[in-house]
Amino acid sequence: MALPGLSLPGLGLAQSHVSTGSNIQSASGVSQTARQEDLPPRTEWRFEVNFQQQYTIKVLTGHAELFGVELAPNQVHNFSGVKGAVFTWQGCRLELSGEAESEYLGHETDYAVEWLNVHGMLDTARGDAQSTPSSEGGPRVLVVGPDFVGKSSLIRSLAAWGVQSGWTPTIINADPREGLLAPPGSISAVTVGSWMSVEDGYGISPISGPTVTPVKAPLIYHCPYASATEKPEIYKALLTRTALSVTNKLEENLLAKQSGLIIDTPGALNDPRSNYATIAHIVSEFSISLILTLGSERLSNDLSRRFTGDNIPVLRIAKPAGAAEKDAQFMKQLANQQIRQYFFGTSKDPLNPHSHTIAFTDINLWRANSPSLTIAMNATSSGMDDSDSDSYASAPSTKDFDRVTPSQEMLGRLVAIKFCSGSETDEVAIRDSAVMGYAYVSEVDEAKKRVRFLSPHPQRWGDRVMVWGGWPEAVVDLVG
Ligand SMILES: Nc1ncnc2c1ncn2[C@@H]1O[C@H](COP(=O)(O)OP(=O)(O)OP(=O)(O)O)[C@@H](O)[C@H]1O
Repeated sequence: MALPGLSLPGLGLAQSHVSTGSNIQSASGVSQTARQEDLPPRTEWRFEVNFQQQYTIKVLTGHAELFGVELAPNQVHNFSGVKGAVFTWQGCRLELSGEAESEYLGHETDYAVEWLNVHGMLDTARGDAQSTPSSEGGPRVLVVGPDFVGKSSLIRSLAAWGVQSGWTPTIINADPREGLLAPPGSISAVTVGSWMSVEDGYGISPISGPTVTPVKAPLIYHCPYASATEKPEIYKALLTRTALSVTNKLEENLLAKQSGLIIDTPGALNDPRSNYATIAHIVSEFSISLILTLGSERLSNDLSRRFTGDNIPVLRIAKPAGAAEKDAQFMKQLANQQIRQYFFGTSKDPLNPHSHTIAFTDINLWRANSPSLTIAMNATSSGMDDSDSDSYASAPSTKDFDRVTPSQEMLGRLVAIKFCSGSETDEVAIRDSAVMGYAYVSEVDEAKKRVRFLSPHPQRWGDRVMVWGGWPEAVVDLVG
């Protein structure tokens, strides 16, 4: 069976597990020769590959998928900096090679059946929306839970299965720590209309330059904060903007409207002390019709009590046994990898970024202040002697945004190019403007008063407001 969701596979009892080849037990960082693994039905091959390792998986027989996306048979799939699992409904034989920090066969996969049932439920709701002309549209799903419980994996699976069933669901990433078709520091929304990729998930964004594979145009808002809770009011305002724009876009596209939307959230929203204020904000702004919780019984109970009166069902969904914590180092490397991909693409879809040198006087620059930015700026300036102090920016004020001149603290950071005109001075307008694209600050020349940016596009962006902030952190080695 190639397409999950079209029929539920039978209850495959765990079968004996056959391995062939050498070095079957993975030792951390040890290179392994190509070998084969037979996966019984409804099991998964879990692997953790760090950013220095290369790991490959090929499906020799049967069918297997990675978070809903089927692995093409007899094709080598490359992984680096990935924690994940290749799941099979009917059983398959894999060929594995390369290095992994860990790899093993997982039998606890009941979550997959539950996730597939959720897909079935969403499909039914989409069908209902299609057959009822007066309908408000397809399901509007919010996924919440603590960090690293499998929220993004669930959404990726639901998106992939939805696309395979002919729908075009809209996925909204409300977690600024990680990007979705955008670098970290973004809130983005994309209507997934083409098939997804095993290695790249949702693929590469067209705003990051011309690509070969089919692309999906994301809508992006700039959220340059290390956590959604750093600037909760701005975060909520950006979600309001996103909701407005997404709702308008769905009104223009009937199939997308019927397909509905799914929102991924950061674990930080799981906060009873705030009385789940941000979750309630999202529910209201996006007219959420279904809440899925993962990994916290308390959250599920609290939200049920809060939203059942509003007729919004809250379903507790199984967390995959293999869901793995991504520690601070892994998250930093993941952010760096996403930034690198934004400018340079992937080995399959390479991009050629362009250098632009612009005079200070031609740059309309704003800085988004936040506690994490203040900490980073203090750390940078404490390492400088007095003679350098001129080249450092003024300390952040108590305002959300300061108009600033370019400074050394921007080095290695991303700057959002906003759709609003460079002459804009209204902070709310600047905050609420969508992102046209991002540029990377590769040099700030104080003497000549000019900045060298790296951009995915050859054309200059014209007279636009540019904004930088505390997230993502500076990447020092993006350009050699
Ligand atoms: N069944 C599984 N087997 C192995 N790894 C898995 C499995 N499910 C998820 N993972 C991995 O576990 C990690 C955490 O999962 P995921 O990112 O989906 O969680 P999350 O709740 O969205 O986390 P975040 O807090 O970052 O949003 C990811 O690296 C994911 O690829």
